[in-house]
Amino acid sequence: MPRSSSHHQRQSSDTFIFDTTSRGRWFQQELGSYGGGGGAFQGWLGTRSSSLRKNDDDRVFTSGLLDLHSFNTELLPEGQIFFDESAEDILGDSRLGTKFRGLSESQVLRSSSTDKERANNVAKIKVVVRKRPLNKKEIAKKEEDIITIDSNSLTVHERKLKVDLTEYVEKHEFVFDAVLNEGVSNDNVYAETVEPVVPLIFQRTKATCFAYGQTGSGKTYTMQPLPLKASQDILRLMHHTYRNQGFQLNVSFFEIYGGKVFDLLNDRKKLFMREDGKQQVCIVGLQEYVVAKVETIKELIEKGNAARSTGTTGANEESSRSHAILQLCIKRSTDLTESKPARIVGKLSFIDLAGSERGADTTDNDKQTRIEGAEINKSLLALKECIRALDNDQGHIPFRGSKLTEVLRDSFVGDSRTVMISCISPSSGSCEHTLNTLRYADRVKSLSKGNNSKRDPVSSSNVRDSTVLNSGSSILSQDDTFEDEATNVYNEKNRFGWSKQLEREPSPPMIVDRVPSGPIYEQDRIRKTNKRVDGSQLSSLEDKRKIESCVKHVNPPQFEANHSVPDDDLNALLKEEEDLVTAHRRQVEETIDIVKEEMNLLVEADQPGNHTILSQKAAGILQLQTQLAQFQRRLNEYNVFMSPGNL
Ligand SMILES: Nc1ncnc2c1ncn2[C@@H]1O[C@H](COP(=O)(O)OP(=O)(O)OP(=O)(O)O)[C@@H](O)[C@H]1O
Repeated sequence: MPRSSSHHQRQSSDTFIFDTTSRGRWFQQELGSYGGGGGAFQGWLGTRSSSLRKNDDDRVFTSGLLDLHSFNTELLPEGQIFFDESAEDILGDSRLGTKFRGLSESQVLRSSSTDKERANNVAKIKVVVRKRPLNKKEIAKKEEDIITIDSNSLTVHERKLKVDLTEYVEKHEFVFDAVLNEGVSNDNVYAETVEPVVPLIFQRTKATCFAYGQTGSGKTYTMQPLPLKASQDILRLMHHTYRNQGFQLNVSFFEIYGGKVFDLLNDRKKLFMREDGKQQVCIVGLQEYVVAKVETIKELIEKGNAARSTGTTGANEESSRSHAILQLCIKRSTDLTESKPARIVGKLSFIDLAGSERGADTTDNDKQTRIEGAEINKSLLALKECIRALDNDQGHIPFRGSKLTEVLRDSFVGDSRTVMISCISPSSGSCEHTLNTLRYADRVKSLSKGNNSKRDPVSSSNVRDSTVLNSGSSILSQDDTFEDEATNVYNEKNRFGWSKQLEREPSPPMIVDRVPSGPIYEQDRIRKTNKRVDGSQLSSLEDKRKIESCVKHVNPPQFEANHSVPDDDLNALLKEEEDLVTAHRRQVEETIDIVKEEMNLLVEADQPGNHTILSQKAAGILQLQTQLAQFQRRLNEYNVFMSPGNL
């Protein structure tokens, strides 16, 4: 499309109107400047091609600046939504320029209050989990389905080996707003997630729906059909319930890749974000399309999807390496004869987040992939923080934590709704990722003030129930003891509002599962008190160590009161998690020292039965050393996070 370098008003944006008579041709039309003017809006939805021509002087339109807020933020006064079941379809209706008629005042009030009631019934934050079926690769590798679902609760059955190589299953139970099993169709996913939100966007609500989960867990599969289905419903509402009321549907589609914004509907044109004096975020030159038909939206979505950045990860050959954001914006022009630009009424944003695989999984990948991973993780962390701040009605919302949250800023203020769909793989090979995803979801859920009180205690701490398959004793069977002790010791909240209990499970890139987090134990070294010991005597040493561990602890990292600078928040958050990992690492090192001492005692004791115990302990040490290596990798990942270029 031709462009000129002519000056343009900062509030104008490229808006395209689809010509319903000539499929596939787009007409670009300038919306007019901020505050009106231009009268160029007469050719919108449903008008015939004759009115969809360029301006008479054949002026070429420049790429403008789409202010996501400014020229649309003056929202409709309450009670202006009218219902007229018998009116004609909004499209092609020549009466568009007239005021709405046909309803009595009482009808209007009734309709409005019904909609408000409905709006109040839709939770501010809804967390839904979707389990996908095992895929061919997983079946070929004979991986098991380790997820069971019962209504809105879900259990992960994690197979674990004790240090003495006995196997047991650790159950992790979670409760969410909804849990969808592998048999659930995309239609049902829509009905459970977005459908209830759609009517609200005609009521001045901004809603965000995003999918979260490890690479290959089904985020794109889940997200892709949603905007289309939502558009269908929106258009249906516009054509029926809200017909002749001046509503229009605008579509834009862009991605955030490596901290940069690209327009997926305009040849991946690089876009820039600006913040105006009112701290409103604008994406300069983002193209918006005014659409009236579902087929058109389908074409746009396909076009945008084809332009997305994908790469290959270990788990998904066509992995999304970017966050893709598709926005359906409802605007309204109350009186078209007054040539005022349409104003935003509500907005529905769909975000297909990039895969949340951790640094540890990307060791084989190149630097670019690792940096992508760090960038992705940073935005996920920031997103979680924003949702938390939002739901706690916190004055300060750390939007600046990432480009993603900056772009979504307007979806976090005012009357907003957030739907998070956590996608999980059922396979045993993805167990740790699945737990990470569920913990992230659990945290998002727990962020809700409303949810805290209603929350099922079972879900709040991923209460565990370890079932021993093949019992055996081991000094290193720590999974079943430390965490519970830790929970009892600390339950106060840190400055981010998380209880230490929740903090035991760090954010996605840093999940440490096998070693207890939370309180940091200062473990006394076991002294050699007895030259002749056997395996059974060691258990008393173990008990002693546990008791001492429980009593002697140092305080977890403390942070100063909340600062108002957003980046400081994120930095502090990352630092806090880094400290936790360092603490875990130290604890593992100390455990290794203790086991070595015990092994020395066993060697010195030189009893016949001790050889088996010794080899079990050696295996245990190997396991712990593997954990140490993992910690190191995760700390390296943090270094990428913390590097000045990334924060
Ligand atoms: N619920 C499901 N039912 C059937 N197949 C599914 C389901 N979810 C995902 N799949 C299949 O699994 C594969 C990976 O899914 P998808 O690309 O959506 O993962 P993703 O989470 O978006 O990955 P990435 O983050 O790497 O982009 C695809 O082939 C997809 O068709």
